[in-house]
Amino acid sequence: MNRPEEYRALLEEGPTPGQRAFAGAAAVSLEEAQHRLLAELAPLAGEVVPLGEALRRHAARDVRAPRPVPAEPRAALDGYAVRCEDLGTLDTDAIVWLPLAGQQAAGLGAPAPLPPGAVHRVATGAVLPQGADAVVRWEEVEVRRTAHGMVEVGFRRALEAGEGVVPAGEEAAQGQLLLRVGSRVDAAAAGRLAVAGLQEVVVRRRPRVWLITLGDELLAPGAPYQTGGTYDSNGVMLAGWLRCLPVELTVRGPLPDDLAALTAGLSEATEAGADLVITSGGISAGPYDLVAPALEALAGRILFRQVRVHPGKACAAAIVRGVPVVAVPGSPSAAAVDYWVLVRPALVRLLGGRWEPLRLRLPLAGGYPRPSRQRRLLWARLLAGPDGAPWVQAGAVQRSSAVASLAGASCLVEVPAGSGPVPEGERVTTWLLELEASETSDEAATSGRR
Ligand SMILES: Nc1nc2c(c(=O)[nH]1)N[C@H]1C(S)=C(S)[C@@H](COP(=O)(O)OP(=O)(O)OC[C@H]3O[C@@H](n4cnc5c(N)ncnc54)[C@H](O)[C@@H]3O)O[C@H]1N2
Ligand code: MOO
Repeated sequence: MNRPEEYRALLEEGPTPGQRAFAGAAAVSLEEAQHRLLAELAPLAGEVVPLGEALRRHAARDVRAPRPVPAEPRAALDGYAVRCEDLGTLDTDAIVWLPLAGQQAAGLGAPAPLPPGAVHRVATGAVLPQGADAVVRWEEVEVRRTAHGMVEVGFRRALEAGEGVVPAGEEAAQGQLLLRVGSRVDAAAAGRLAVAGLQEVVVRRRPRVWLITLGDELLAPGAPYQTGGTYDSNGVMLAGWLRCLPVELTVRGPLPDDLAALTAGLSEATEAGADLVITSGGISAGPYDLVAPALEALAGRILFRQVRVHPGKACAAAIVRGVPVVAVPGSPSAAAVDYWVLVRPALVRLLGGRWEPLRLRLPLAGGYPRPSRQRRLLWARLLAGPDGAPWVQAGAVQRSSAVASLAGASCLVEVPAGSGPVPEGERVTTWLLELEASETSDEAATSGRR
């Protein structure tokens, strides 16, 4: 924490013309800001990785089943494989005895064909012998040994073809789409590829992300407290969210409010091949707010300079030497909103996915007490409402400087500009932050390319 003498003079002078211009710039809507930023980004190159390293990354190609899954019909039960026609139309009083002609455990290759009028003992997952068309569980049959030492199996009911059988190709036909380009590989998706015998997948490479926090007033977490100091919580919080994504993260800061230090930090990131740079702090209109002057000094192409949303208004994006830079505000809740509504969409795009949070209209538990001149986003959590259906509840502390209501929040609730207070139970648009609609539907994955 350090305020050099020369900055006292700066404070007396007030904002520079550049800062004034930046602060006075017309704010764009959140959707326009997202559009301008995403339009500059493209999915990164693909690379082949083992399934275990693909988690949370997005497929760079469609993946199709190299063979049917399962490749042959399999027994779904431990029991006996039979030809249904050999049992005819049994009723409960009758019993049909058929000789045991063989047995088949799982994993033992192709069994001998089932002779007509006989049965095979089979284990769950065993290949069904050719000729068999049903499997009955062993609990349902009787077994006896004849005078000649032969084993016979007694059936008391008829079976339908297909009963107790997993047909070949039930899970996937040969060539069926298992993973669509752009979809995220989670553990289940990786398992689905492994089931088809695949061991690797082509996913987008990890974005190289730089996070730079700024502010002379910032103290490293754990440092002794000094009056007026503020602990660098954004560094911890934003890095924490970034580390939940498959990125290569470099964290710098807190840097001093110094133009040379900031331009050096941004230059270092662009020279190191950053795919995205995030700065925190120094983006509003004060004399120490040097992000705009730094972007200017580096001949950055500004994409937008303020967003019509609160918290999170003081946010800008630029392309600096070909690298996208998103400047989020220092105020922690504002930085967090901009992370979720701007940085995260950008990252998902670089990762090769489509950012589209699931938006639901849900009743607001407890309401929201204030009118809102600006479009507002509130940190909120899902809960079971009085009717047992999902409701949403906004945290009590929504000021842009406070993080108290972020912990445990799973959604953002919208209060449209010029509305509020919101009464208890009124439906509000709720963005479920972690549930991206594009990633939720398996049917979408099988219905062809977009
Ligand atoms: N004259 C105007 N003043 C302000 C405006 C404006 O339009 N005109 N916008 C306000 C809004 S909105 C916000 S949000 C803040 C954002 O300011 P900055 O991005 O310039 O952020 P700082 O001034 O650097 O810091 C603001 C606040 O946050 C604390 N901070 C900063 N970095 C961190 C960090 N890494 N971890 C935790 N806390 C941090 C900092 O100490 C300040 O208290 O500007 C309004 N002003
Ligand atoms: O960016 Mo400021 O958050 O609107 O509070």
